[in-house]
Amino acid sequence: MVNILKVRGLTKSYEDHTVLENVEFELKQNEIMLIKGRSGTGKSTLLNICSMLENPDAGEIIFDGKNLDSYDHKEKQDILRNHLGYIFQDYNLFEDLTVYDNLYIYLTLSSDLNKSKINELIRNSLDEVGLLSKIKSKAKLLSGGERQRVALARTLLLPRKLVFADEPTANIDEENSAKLINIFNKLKDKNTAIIIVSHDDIFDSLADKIYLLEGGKLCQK
Ligand SMILES: Nc1ncnc2c1ncn2[C@@H]1O[C@H](COP(=O)(O)OP(=O)(O)OP(=O)(O)O)[C@@H](O)[C@H]1O
Repeated sequence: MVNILKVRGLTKSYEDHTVLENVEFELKQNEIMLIKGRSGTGKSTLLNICSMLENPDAGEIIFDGKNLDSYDHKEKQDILRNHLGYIFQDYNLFEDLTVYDNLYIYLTLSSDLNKSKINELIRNSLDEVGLLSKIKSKAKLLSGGERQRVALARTLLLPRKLVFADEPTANIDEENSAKLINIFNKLKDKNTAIIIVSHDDIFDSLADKIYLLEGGKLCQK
């Protein structure tokens, strides 16, 4: 398997506080990486930098064999829209829209698919997360676990090379956490690499590698 992500010498400070210091790691297609660490050690910062939402002060990020610095703006947009997926603590749903419309908007923004293909993708991804019965429900009427599964369905709509999950079990119960593991395994089967930031030991057996972020340094456990 080839590397989907390679990070070299990543450094980030906020004012005089160094959050990341010479962080390095590699991630192969279909590998699952778990990042642990105490609160405030910079896990979200690392995730945001690797997912192109934030810039590092120094260091290299090589995505799919090419340095991110050598991608132009349009190519970066393409990676963000078509190759990366995000599962964040708040699920960024449009509360007054139905589950279907939440996914529909996302698909029309990120692809040029026709209506019947869109319908097929939405139904398939909702089926995969066990939420087809809620397709017409408004997002604001869903439980925490259901909301998270809509966010997951959004990630599953189109094939992704790399998915980022920041504390994905923070707001859900054990049963939904188990469902989440199942979905991560399905993503892995489809050759999607996943980086999970979590305090939850539930991901230990799922992860191919576990790292600890402490004092700005990332060390493999
Ligand atoms: N935009 C910012 N400006 C200034 N300081 C920031 C900014 N973002 C994060 N920080 C600081 O950087 C440090 C790392 O924050 P980060 O959110 O990455 O930690 P974390 O390990 O994800 O924490 P938690 O587990 O509590 O979510 C914290 O001290 C935080 O206050």
